[in-house]
Amino acid sequence: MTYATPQADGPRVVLSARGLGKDFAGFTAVNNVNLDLHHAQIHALIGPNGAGKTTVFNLLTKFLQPTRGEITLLGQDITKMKPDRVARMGMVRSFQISAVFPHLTVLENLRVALQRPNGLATQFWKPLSSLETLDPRADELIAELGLSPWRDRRAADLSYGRKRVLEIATTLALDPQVLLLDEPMAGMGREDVAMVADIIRNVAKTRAVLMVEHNLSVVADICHHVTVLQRGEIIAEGDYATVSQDARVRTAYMGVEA
Ligand SMILES: Nc1ncnc2c1ncn2[C@@H]1O[C@H](COP(=O)(O)OP(=O)(O)OP(=O)(O)O)[C@@H](O)[C@H]1O
Repeated sequence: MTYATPQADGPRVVLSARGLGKDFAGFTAVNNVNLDLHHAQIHALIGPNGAGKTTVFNLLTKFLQPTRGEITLLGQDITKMKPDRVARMGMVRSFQISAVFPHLTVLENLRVALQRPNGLATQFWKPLSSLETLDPRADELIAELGLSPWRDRRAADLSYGRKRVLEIATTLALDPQVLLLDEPMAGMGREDVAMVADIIRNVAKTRAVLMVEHNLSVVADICHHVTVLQRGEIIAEGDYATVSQDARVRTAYMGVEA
């Protein structure tokens, strides 16, 4: 398989994996995965159950050490780095950094999230009100994520979809260049899916987004690039229209005979 090299004037590559592989006790879960994430683009990782999507996620964010291959973030080799360092360098995943406290308001949740990159995390004895200096940035994030009407509501009182949006907002507190979302639409009704899809599209205007997603209409709707995995290997990539017509994808992933 050949992989297109981004053109010099094309979108900037922010995360790159080459020859990525992971073996578990002799079982090859991921093999020879090449991936480029581009600034301001949404990239989907899809494939049937057990295809290796979560393993690739864990390899990219350094929760798993690759058996083979290299990963570069913003031009720096991160293959051997620890996850917290990678997060500070600008790659965060949705569920790991986010901490939504149900009894705090949307604004208070963002204050808590914002104190981490500002080095205030150890000042746990200070009352939340002392974090008011963070409010301008918190309000920017609240507006960016369409949460302004819920700014002073407790997280517990938000709909399921808006809680997910608040989680995404807390990850953005670290100002990531690369955002990884693990099944952001899981368990949502149609209205929430449309709302969260809009939010992700908006968030990706200034960042690269990689999402594992089973909802293919969302993938078709918002993702610029799709990588299809099967048994740990890439079987197709391109835009959704291209991969959805690929004979191997139709057979392997969608259960349709080519
Ligand atoms: N820690 C582990 N030890 C052994 N095998 C593992 C481990 N983690 C994953 N695997 C195996 O690697 C393969 C890929 O799993 P992975 O969870 O990455 O797939 P997936 O595409 O995310 O699947 P799903 O859509 O069901 O979440 C599976 O066969 C799985 O059983």
